Formats: sequence, C-alpha cells, structure tokens
Amino acid sequence: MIETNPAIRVSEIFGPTIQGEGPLIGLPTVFIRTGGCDYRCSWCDTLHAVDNQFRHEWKMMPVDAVWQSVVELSGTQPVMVSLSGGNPAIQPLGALIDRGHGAGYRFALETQGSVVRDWFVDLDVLVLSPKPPSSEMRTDWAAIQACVDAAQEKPQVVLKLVVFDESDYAYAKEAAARFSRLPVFLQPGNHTPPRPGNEDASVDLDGIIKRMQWLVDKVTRDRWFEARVLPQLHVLLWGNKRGV
Ligand SMILES: C[S@@+](CC[C@H](N)C(=O)[O-])C[C@H]1O[C@@H](n2cnc3c(N)ncnc32)[C@H](O)[C@@H]1O
Ligand SMILES: Nc1nc2[nH]cc(C(=O)O)c2c(=O)[nH]1
Ligand code: SF4
Ligand SMILES: [Mg+2]
Repeated sequence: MIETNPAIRVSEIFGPTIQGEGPLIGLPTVFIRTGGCDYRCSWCDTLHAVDNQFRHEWKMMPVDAVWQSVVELSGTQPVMVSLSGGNPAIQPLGALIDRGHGAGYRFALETQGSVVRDWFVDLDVLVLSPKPPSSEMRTDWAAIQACVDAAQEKPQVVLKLVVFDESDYAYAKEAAARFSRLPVFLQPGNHTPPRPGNEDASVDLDGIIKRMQWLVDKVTRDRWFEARVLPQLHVLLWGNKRGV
C-alpha cells in the first residue's frame, strides 16, 4: 500500500522565484530542497542540504505540511514545483506529487541519477545530472539508465551537465552519446560556491562568464549543434544567495 502522508526530510522550501537552470529556465517555480545526499561533489553549491553537519536545520515534514507550504507560497495558484536537494530521490516523494497533480501543479526533479524510484514515471520533468570528473564522484551509468527506464517516456527527461574543464567536457560528450535521445543542457561550473553560513561571499562572475564563453566556443567549434549552453541564471542575478 502507498502511504499517503509519509515524512519528507526538508532543508528548505522557497519561492516562487524563477528556475535558474536547465530546460525550465525562467519559469516561475517553487523549490522544495530535501536534506541529505549520497554524493559529496567537490564543488557542491548546496552543502547546507548535503552535509550532516547541517542536519539540525533539516525538518522531517509530513506530506500534508510540505504541501501546505507550497500552496501558501503559490497563493493557491498552480505553479511548477522543483524537487531538488541534496538528492531528492532519497525521499518518498510519490504521495506529494500525486497530491500536487490533483490540484493542477507540475513537478520537476533534479538528481544525479544514483538512486532510482518507481514514482519517477509520475514526474512532469526529470533532470538527470550525472557528475563529471571534477566533482571527484564516480558515475554508475547503469543507475542512470535505470532512471531513464523508470520514467517510461512519460516525463520529459533531460541531461544537465556541469562543465569546469576539458575532461568534464569530454565526459559531457560521453554522456550525450550514451543517451543520444535525451536533450542536453550544459552549464558552466561555479568555482566559488557558497560555504554554508557565508552565502554573501562574492561570486567570481567574471570567471564563470569566461568559462561559459569557453564552453560556447567548444560546442560551436565541435559543431555540437544539439547541445544547449545555459548559465545558472540565479547565480548571475543573485550570486550565492540562498532561497532564490
Ligand atoms: C545542488 S544539485 C541538487 C540535485 C542533485 N543532487 C544533483 O546534483 O543533480 C542541483 C544542480 O546544481 C548543480 N550544481 C551544484 N554545484 C554546482 C556548481 N558549483 N556549479 C554549477 N552547478 C552546480 C548540480 O550539478 C545539479 O545539476
Ligand atoms: N532559482 C533557482 N534555480 C535553481 N535551479 C536549480 C537549483 C538548485 O539548487 O537545485 C536552483 C536554485 O536554488 N534556485
Ligand atoms: S549530487 Fe548534487 S546535492 Fe549532492 S553533493 Fe553533488 S551537487 Fe551537491
Ligand atoms: Mg543550486
């Protein structure tokens, strides 16, 4: 039996703001950021939702309470909801998605693709973000394939790859070749991610923009005409600020 009100480990719920990354860039969105991650990327920009050191900031919230927050933030008007983290795939989100769909809301989920769930099929958008060499994580390609399979071609499934350097770029090409039917989004890495509690520290926007120019140059020289290169728009607008 599917539990209708399971508890979800939540780091923060915020919005509406605009989606700053990937296929839904620019779209008004409410974010649910879950707490806890099975990865530790060297450059993670949301350590406050990853590192157990910040566990005291996370709350176990029943679906009812999470849903109430979303409804309040959106003024009861259906909006896109982004499930991010941490790794949101660790949490039992199926019942929340059902609840929201009943009220006309839509759901996108961002995950590194290390954990597969049968409720992926109920999403509207599944953003798979395998981690390149600079992250110092290892990719389980079979797990990512299992995520694609779990979606059963119902949600829109895309690849979103962070690129810092040449070897990340080669990795992105490999990922695109392995999953040649999926749209590919490339985003330049932010080499000045926030240290939790120090989100006002400045971002090296010039460096990020130079990296993005380099990435555009790579893609166009390679005639990789299927790839889309996008910035983290929220970083351009608000730096490392949290809750935007
Ligand atoms: C914080 S993660 C949370 C969801 C999930 N754990 C994942 O990695 O896909 C959301 C997105 O931010 C990206 N990201 C994290 N740190 C970044 C950084 N320093 N620069 C650019 N993108 C980053 C991740 O690669 C992922 O696509
Ligand atoms: N505006 C905005 N867009 C985002 N896209 C992905 C985000 C994330 O941290 O998962 C994020 C975020 O934190 N803010
Ligand atoms: S998988 Fe995502 S949330 Fe987890 S450490 Fe990497 S970037 Fe951060
Ligand atoms: Mg982020």
